[in-house]
Amino acid sequence: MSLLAQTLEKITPPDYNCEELAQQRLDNLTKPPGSLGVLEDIARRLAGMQGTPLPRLPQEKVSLVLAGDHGVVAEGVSAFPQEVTPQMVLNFLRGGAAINVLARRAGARVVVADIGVAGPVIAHEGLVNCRVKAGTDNFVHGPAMSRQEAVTALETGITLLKQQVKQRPALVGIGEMGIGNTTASTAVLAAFSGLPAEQITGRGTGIDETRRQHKAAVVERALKVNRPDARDGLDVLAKVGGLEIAGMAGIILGCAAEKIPVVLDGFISCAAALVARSLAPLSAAYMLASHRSQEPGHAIMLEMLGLKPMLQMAMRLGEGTGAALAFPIIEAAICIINEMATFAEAGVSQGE
Ligand SMILES: Cc1cc2ncn([C@H]3O[C@H](COP(=O)(O)O)[C@@H](O)[C@H]3O)c2cc1C
Ligand SMILES: O=C(O)c1cccnc1
Repeated sequence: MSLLAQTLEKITPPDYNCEELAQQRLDNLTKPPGSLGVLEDIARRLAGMQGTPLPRLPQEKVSLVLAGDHGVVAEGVSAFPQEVTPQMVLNFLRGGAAINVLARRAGARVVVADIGVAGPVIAHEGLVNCRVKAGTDNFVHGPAMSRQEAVTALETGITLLKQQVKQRPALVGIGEMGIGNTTASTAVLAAFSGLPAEQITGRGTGIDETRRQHKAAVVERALKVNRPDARDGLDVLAKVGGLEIAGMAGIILGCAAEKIPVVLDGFISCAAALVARSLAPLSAAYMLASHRSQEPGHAIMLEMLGLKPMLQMAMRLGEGTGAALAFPIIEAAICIINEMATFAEAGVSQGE
């Protein structure tokens, strides 16, 4: 059996009994029931994912950042040129990007992988070279990649997770770098949701209104030319997705199979989450939404995934920055359920 098929087969629901026991404990802690809001939701869901009523702090926190390029940049859909992708990869490896700063703060390791950069990337000992293809093809003329390339990129993500995350419990954040990838993510969302591109196309790295309308027209053209089948996640991914989107979807599926909570980032990581959910609906049970980005389609994606974002910081960067910011919040939720006293322990009177 293929690695993808094996991984899909291994995904089972979280332990709902452990979730129930966690909820009972949360309701007995010295606070009005539910008063810690989303922190309680996180603690309960982690109990289910880890399969224990008292979830444990992660032994290992990793931000997996995948880089890939997009043929569709030839249509003039980004404010920045394609060379920025490999330049930022080097910046990640040297520790100078936003994700490096936020991951360091959170005590997480950053892993940088080239799954599909178009040009050469300067050799660096820290770089994971797992390039499937030197950037996608321009999807206004035909599919971004073949179905086989999409499967290979998904499996590359699964393998990366297995190689890089060895300890348990673990916490994984996903991030990406790829000029043009908000266009691919918009096309993925349009394909799955059926919504008009005009409604869900945003400014990405900061294009003006005229260019945004052009970007929406490019997405519409891509859908007309490729006709992705919304019921077939692999078809959507291959026709209008991207290599880093595929890799992130693979990481999500790998996390669900291993029962590791996977923290989503912004718009692009959620395009990957939609692909993962389409291939394995149960994978959504292992996703945590860190923040809601400024991209207009992001809120729609979160709604489709049934996830509530922890933060709204007016961020629109990607790289896994929102996910890294959420790590300390998730750890705080674990400490709450483990360390707070119950009403009985503290001798505090309970309400009615
Ligand atoms: C210097 C720089 C650093 C970034 N880090 C993430 N992105 C973000 O912007 C890109 C997507 O936007 P668009 O679709 O408009 O090209 C992705 O690389 C994403 O990760 C960056 C973009 C730039 C320019
Ligand atoms: O939401 C994101 O992750 C995002 C938005 C714009 C550009 N890059 C990433």
